[in-house]
Order: sequence, then structure tokens, then C-alpha cells
Amino acid sequence: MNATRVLVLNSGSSSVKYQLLDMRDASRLAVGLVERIGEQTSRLKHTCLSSGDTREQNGPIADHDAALKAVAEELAKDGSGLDSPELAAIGHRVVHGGMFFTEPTVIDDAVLTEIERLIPVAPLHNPANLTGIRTAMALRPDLPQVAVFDTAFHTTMPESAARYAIETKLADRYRVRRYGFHGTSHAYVSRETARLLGRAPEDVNVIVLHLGNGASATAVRGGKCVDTSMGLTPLEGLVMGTRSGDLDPAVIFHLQRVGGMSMDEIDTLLNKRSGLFGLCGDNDMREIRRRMDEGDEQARLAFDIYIHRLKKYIGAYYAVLGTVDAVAFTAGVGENADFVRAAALAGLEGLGLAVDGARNAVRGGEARLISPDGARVAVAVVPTDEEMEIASQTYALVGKDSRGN
Ligand SMILES: Nc1ncnc2c1ncn2[C@@H]1O[C@H](COP(=O)(O)OP(=O)(O)O)[C@@H](O)[C@H]1O
Ligand SMILES: CC(=O)OP(=O)(O)O
Ligand SMILES: [Mg+2]
Repeated sequence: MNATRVLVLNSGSSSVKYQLLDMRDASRLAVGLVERIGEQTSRLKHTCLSSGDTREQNGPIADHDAALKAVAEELAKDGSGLDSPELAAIGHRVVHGGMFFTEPTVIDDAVLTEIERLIPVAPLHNPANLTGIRTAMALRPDLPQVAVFDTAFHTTMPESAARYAIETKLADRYRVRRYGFHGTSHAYVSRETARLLGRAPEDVNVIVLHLGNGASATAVRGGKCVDTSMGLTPLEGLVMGTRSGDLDPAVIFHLQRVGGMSMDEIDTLLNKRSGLFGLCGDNDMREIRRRMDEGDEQARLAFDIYIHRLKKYIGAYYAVLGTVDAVAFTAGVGENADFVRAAALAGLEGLGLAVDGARNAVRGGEARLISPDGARVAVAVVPTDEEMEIASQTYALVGKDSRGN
């Protein structure tokens, strides 16, 4: 196979992250981000790694279709546009794959229909993923387009963890169960954590804490997911940037019956106006830290609620796993916020969990241990790389197809 490059598109609700990689040596040729899509202040930042050039575009980018066309133009300026014969495939992050997709999948009409059918259970994500796929298909109809699903890693969850305690017939009819998300990240980070410990993934139990704007925790036993905090949709579980995470479902009835809110209003409230943002008006952990340092009580309470929930999940997954070899922090908050890591594990020495202050304060892009020497449970910071993982899975699948396996 001569074409060895893979373009990865990670389309979020208001952003597109992308990378162009050469899979002969898994090197990055270009990386970029389009953010605040749909607003007046959209921004595209593109870096060509071979030349070291970085270019920025500021100004409105109306939708994901326009964003992808702008990305294609930037890549073309580097001489590695979407028309390049060296491109072997385009890999797409797709957030919800339901029960159907347990593996990376070459996208055809049937796959598109299924991703579309799942929009009601991933309203912030699947529509953006679909636009990314359709635009890329229009630009390169001859090229294999591969979907890598956030849900795939979680399909190993036992029924005891995946099912809600509601009437079985109804749950089956409407496919109401816990699917889990951020699976590409959880898979990558749990494997990298085993590598950091110098052990095989099959031999270690890891609690992975993916703390970004969306946040989720996963219990991984011997490389396989046995429980995860997100559910039917990416709303359940931890306190997030703008999502509430767990709450008594009766809150919804109450807001509707007593508060007079419509279901759509409650949906928007819980997904977009809750979490850290709902509690204190900011969803960025850096800003919350700044406000706490100034003595802001509201920011402090929001932080305490975030940490309390996180701690509960660490304890819960400790119990689910029985034996824990490592706790790994990842994603924007997990990788950068030492104060979140320290607070989440404070007081858990009885479980063998502790953070070494000096190690925790070190910044850097490498996977590293932050627990003290001789700790019973390793604590690690492991930068996630969803794009690299998607590229590897995409290339493996396309290579397999071209060999006719
Ligand atoms: N230096 C930092 N300190 C604390 N939090 C940070 C820092 N850098 C980024 N973050 C947090 O990371 C979040 C974004 O994480 P990311 O994994 O990129 O999220 P997503 O992929 O969901 O957009 C931001 O909202 C911000 O709160
Ligand atoms: C599923 C999910 O929450 O993704 P993100 O964190 O990218 O919003
Ligand atoms: Mg993310």
C-alpha cells in the first residue's frame, strides 16, 4: 500500500480538532483546531509540523461544513490537501455508536443511517460528527472513511453495570442502557498507564479519569472496561463544564411540574447550563482557580461539588475493581490542573492513594507518575491522544481491507 497518510477529524459540538499523520512511523504532519464554530469569533489554528509554520484565521465560520472546507484549504497550502494520492483514509471520531458498533467501521450508507438514528442520544455530538463525515465524503468520495466510536471500548461492560433498574421489556424496546463515552481516550490511557508501569495491560486494573469539558471515569480490569460513569447519553456521571452529571431523575419531573419548564428547556439546562457553569458562571477550570484564589465563595463551592463527585467515583470504582494498580488523570483538566488531582485524592491514603506534591507540580506533555515512591497504588498523569488512537485504528482497518482479510 503506497498511501500511508491518515487524516483524523474529531468534530465536537462547536469545534473540530484534526491531525494529518504518516502511519509508516506514526508521525504528525499537521495538527489544528477550529473553535467557536457558529459564533462571530471563530478561530482556526493550523500548524504544519514539517515546516514549523503556524497560521491563524479569525472571524466567523458558520458551521461544521465551512470549518472542514477551511481545514482542507489549510492542508492544501502545505501541499498535503485532501486530493493527495498519499492519503489512505480519513478517520472520524463518532461519539455514539449504540450497541451495534463494537469496532472501527468503514462508513457506508447503512452506517450513516445508524449514526443519524442515534442523534437523540448524543444531540451535542453525533450531528457534528455526521457533518464532518459528509463533507469529507463529498471532498474525497473515492477514499475509505472510517468511524471510530466513543462507545466501542465500553461494550465489554457486564450487564450488571450496563443496565438501569427499570422494566426490562421497556429498556430493551427503546435500547435504554448505559453505553459510556470517551472510550477511545479511556482505551488509550489505560494501555499507556500499563506501559508506564512496565506491565501488560491484561495484568493491571486502572481507574481512568478523563476530565475535559465533558468528563467521565472508567474502571478498567485487565484492559477491558467493566464500568463507566456516562450512560445512555454523555450527561450521566461526573460534574462537567456545562453538564450536571448525576442527579435524582425526579428533579426533572419537579422542574416540569412545579417549575413549568418544557422537556426541551430542561434538556438544555442540564446539558448546557449546568455543571461548573451552572454553579458559578464559569466552565473553565483555570478561571475557577483564579476566582478561588481571590476568595470567591461561589467558585469554591462549585469546585468542592466537582471534587466531591469525582472522589465518590474513585471510591466506587475501587470497590468495583477490588484491586487497583493505578489511577490515571487525563484530558484538559486532568492533565493540567494539579490542584484538581491533589484535591480528588486528598484523604484517600487509607486506600493506598496519595500524590507527591513536587511530582504533581511538574508540568509536561509526557506520561508520568505523581505518586510517592513505594505507594500501594500508582497515580499517573497520562496525556490522552484520541487522534493518534483513531489514526491507528483507521489505518489498521484500511490496511486489513486492502489485503482482503
Ligand atoms: N492549565 C489548565 N489548568 C486547568 N484547567 C485547564 C488548563 N488547561 C485546560 N484546562 C481545562 O481543560 C478544559 C478542556 O479540556 P479538553 O480535554 O480540551 O476538553 P474537550 O475535548 O471536551 O473540549 C477546559 O475547559 C479547561 O477547564
Ligand atoms: C462524549 C463527550 O462528552 O465528549 P466531549 O468531552 O468531547 O464533549
Ligand atoms: Mg474531548
